[in-house]
Amino acid sequence: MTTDSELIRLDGVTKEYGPNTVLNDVSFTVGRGEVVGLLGDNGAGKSTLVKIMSGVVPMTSGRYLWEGEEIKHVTRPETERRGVETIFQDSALVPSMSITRNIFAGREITNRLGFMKIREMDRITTEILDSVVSIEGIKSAKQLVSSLSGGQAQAVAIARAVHFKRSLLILDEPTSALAVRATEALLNYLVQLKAEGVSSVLVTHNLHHAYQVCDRHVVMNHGRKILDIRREDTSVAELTAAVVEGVEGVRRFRTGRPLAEIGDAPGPLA
Ligand SMILES: Nc1ncnc2c1ncn2[C@@H]1O[C@H](COP(=O)(O)OP(=O)(O)OP(=O)(O)O)[C@@H](O)[C@H]1O
Repeated sequence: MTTDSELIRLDGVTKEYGPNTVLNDVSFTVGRGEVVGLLGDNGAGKSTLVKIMSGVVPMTSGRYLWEGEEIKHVTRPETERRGVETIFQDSALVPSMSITRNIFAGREITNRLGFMKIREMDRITTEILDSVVSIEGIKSAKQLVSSLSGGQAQAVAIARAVHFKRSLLILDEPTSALAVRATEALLNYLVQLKAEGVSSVLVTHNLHHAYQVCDRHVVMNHGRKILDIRREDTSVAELTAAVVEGVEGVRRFRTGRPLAEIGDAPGPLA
């Protein structure tokens, strides 16, 4: 069932790579203006789910609905057209171009004759860099991306995505290479975007960051969804148990008793 406030819904998604099932009947929704944490241990299937959501890899089976309408052929151009912006672990910037050119790639500001208004783009880039993620150590918007550290480059990609305010921002481990101040700025920005109705999916191993900003948490374990829970109904301790110990951790946490005393764990908990 879909609701009016639902932006995206993946229904019963399965992904197989050869004989390996890396996503097994996963359903995942994001509401309008909702920030959802996508959590789980290494290899749980988070990045695969993100790639399916952004149209980078096709699902083996399942359905993809956008505002209640099913999209049959989910491609990157299709999701981009609908306003999905994804920051992958290795942010897709062009090293040989300036920060400004990367920020405006494909959305250049031009005059009537089609020439790029570089000074205006540099000015806006400087504002974006100052306001969005306060990136330490960047001297100028004209600087080449090849001269930036990994964390700085990632922050530029994030700045670009948040500036163009898309309908769904997917961040795959965005804070892993960011300094403390830039991380705080990014998390605050997600909350600001939410107030403007922009939805986000935050993939992270840092459960404190997730708990700080996400309205809902989805925990993956070995390709299955094992927990889908609103922030007010959970805690960092429970999320930690779910990520580290899987479904047994959640059951133990909820009952406070060892698994042996409460019997076998059923399917996904919600
Ligand atoms: N292109 C691929 N071909 C085969 N197997 C793959 C491919 N991409 C991912 N996998 C496998 O799918 C599983 C899930 O990987 P995925 O990257 O989605 O996990 P993750 O939860 O994002 O992990 P991490 O936190 O380490 O990034 C892993 O076992 C991985 O080896």
